[in-house]
Amino acid sequence: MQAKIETVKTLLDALPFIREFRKEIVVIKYGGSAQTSPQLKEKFAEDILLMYLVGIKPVIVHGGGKKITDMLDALKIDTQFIDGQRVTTKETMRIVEMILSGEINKEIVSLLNSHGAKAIGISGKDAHFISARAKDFSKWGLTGNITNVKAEVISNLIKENFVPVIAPIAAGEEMGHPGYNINADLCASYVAKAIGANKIIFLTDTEGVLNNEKQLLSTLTKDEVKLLKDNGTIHGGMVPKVDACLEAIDGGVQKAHIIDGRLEHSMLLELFTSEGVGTQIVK
Ligand SMILES: Nc1ncnc2c1ncn2[C@@H]1O[C@H](COP(=O)(O)OP(=O)(O)O)[C@@H](O)[C@H]1O
Ligand SMILES: CC(=O)N[C@@H](CCC(=O)OP(=O)(O)O)C(=O)O
Repeated sequence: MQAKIETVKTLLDALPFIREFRKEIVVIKYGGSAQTSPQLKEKFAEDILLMYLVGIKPVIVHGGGKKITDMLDALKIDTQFIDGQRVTTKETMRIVEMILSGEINKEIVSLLNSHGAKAIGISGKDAHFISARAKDFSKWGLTGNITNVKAEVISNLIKENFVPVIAPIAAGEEMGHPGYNINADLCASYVAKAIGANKIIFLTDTEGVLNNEKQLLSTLTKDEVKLLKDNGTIHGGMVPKVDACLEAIDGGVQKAHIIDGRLEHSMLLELFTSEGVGTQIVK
């Protein structure tokens, strides 16, 4: 009996948070680094389903950088990153699309649907909903910067109770253009801004942003982020992530969090407990 009462208490503890977040849009960036084991993927799906069933509107933007690199390695195609963003040749773009839109997007959609959500997979090419232009073609090739997001495409899906699962690929302007490879963190923040999301959560493979002593920094301001980038404490894949957080909160998203996707149910800990987890970036 005591165990049953504890279960009810746990549910009641979550009540204020469910009340706060019900009907709010939460964008979740599901990084490739957090998509490692089948068990973690299951936990991710359970968390999304719980959010969905209590009335939160989850929108997922996924990455898959590690899988892209593995496939390029297997095909003996060299790849490099500049400032945390992949240099994308035409040949690389084919693999990027194959892995992101083809493999990973469909895998997440199937997983969520098998748990009972109404997930629908799209990339920025669908209904031309994300447009981009080359970041700097001579340096990064077909890596793009987002120029426009047609928010109504996602808003309509949310209204119909779908869970949009977005692959970070944008359409190019000209006919026959192969499209642009978009860093998934930045794609998530642009989507969050455009659809008026209340919160954005980045699931990755570290506890959050760490200092040089590997301690977690639980709250960071814009100025602190700049300092940590300038002195190299924040580097590599963490650079676009903190930039994306700042982009989102400057664009009206109330809260941006970087949390550990390796920790089971980290999203629920962030949403439904007062302590939260990971790093919160504030204005
Ligand atoms: N200050 C920092 N704190 C935590 N991680 C950092 C920091 N600077 C760089 N990183 C790196 O950023 C990585 C997360 O970025 P990335 O590998 O691109 O993840 P994802 O696939 O989730 O986007 C971490 O695994 C870590 O190696
Ligand atoms: C331009 C650019 O870097 N695009 C990324 C897109 C995938 C991604 O961002 O995946 P993660 O979130 O898992 O890192 C890439 O090609 O790896």
